[in-house]
Amino acid sequence: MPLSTITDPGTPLPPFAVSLGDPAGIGPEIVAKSWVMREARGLPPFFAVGDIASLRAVWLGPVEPIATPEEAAVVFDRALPCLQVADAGPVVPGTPSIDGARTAFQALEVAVGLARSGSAAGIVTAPVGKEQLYGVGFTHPGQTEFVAERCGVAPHNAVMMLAGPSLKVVPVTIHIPLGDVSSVLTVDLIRARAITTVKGLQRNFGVARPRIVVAGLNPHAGEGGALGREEIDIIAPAIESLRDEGMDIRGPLAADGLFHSRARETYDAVLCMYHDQALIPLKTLHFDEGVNITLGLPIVRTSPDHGTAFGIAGTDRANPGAMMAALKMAAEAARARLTHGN
Ligand SMILES: NC(=O)C1=CN([C@@H]2O[C@H](COP(=O)(O)OP(=O)(O)OC[C@H]3O[C@@H](n4cnc5c(N)ncnc54)[C@H](O)[C@@H]3O)[C@@H](O)[C@H]2O)C=CC1
Ligand SMILES: NCC(=O)COP(=O)(O)O
Repeated sequence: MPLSTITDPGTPLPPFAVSLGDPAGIGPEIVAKSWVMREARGLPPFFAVGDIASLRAVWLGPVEPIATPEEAAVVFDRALPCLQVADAGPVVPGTPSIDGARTAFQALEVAVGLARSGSAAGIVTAPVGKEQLYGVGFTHPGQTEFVAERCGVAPHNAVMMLAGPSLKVVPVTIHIPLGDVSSVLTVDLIRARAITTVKGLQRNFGVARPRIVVAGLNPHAGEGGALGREEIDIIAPAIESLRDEGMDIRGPLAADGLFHSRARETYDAVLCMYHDQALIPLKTLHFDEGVNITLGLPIVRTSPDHGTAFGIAGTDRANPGAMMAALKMAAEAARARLTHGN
């Protein structure tokens, strides 16, 4: 049953579409390992989208080709269902190729389409090699912006949130050079990220009144302007306007003191000014269970927090923890949306 037609929260969800990412990365391995752990971890039914050969290159377990998502529900108990897209050519784990990047691109496209049509309950995306994707005509900075565009959502309204058991962070600027951060930060961008974050916490996580903290950009949050003016000119005005509108939001606060355990108890999410300010604390605390969830979309999209790990692909050393957490979070978000609205 398509997700859009489900009104009873007790109805089983359709299976999730899991794009396998770069065939030469650890995506196929962590998807296969997650299937093995499906019962022990209470994972929702899912099917792989990609090249079946990339699974067979790293795994001897049962894989069954399927032609439609509906078949996945039947197959899932006995084998990992896989919806075949383009043949990636010879798959050599750890050695990315042009054909592999094309396959990753196509798998993402197909998975998004299935979620948009309601045939899949949402998408979970295994890691892609961004450099490789850029080489085959992928013009978006990352999967976040690509999925947003396919869903008709403007990039500034699609929010990348990294979520772990004790921390949720949002990078306001994402995949841009560090030297460009200051010029890209605006009051409007911070406001858009904060508004989508609050709505996303309500819809996907059931947090009734989210508490948001905003990090400063500069050391000591600018020290009254002595160490930089972005806090005074951009960040504080954005926060004040949102607080005037009723949001529970505070800052800008010095980023270096925001992530210790007592601080983490005082908020639901931190808005960070740039990629590493957000992702370093999250991955330090929760690397093997961190989930990248895109807020602001009409569909559910999650992903493990890590990348392709080409260096260990094919060696059976990939930890499937973050992929399993991404599957669980996708199911929880889809269920929460049935209660809290899309
Ligand atoms: N969501 C996505 O599609 C993402 C893709 N990437 C891409 O991944 C590629 C490699 O990026 P890196 O910065 O090297 O990050 P990475 O996360 O692939 O690897 C960083 C380190 O963590 C290890 N690692 C990663 N995942 C692991 C797992 N599940 N189990 C055990 N060890 C694991 C790797 O072996 C490496 O030592 C790049 O092309 C980048 O664009 C990076 C982050 C996210
Ligand atoms: N560092 C996070 C990351 O690269 C994830 O990007 P996306 O492909 O999910 O947009």
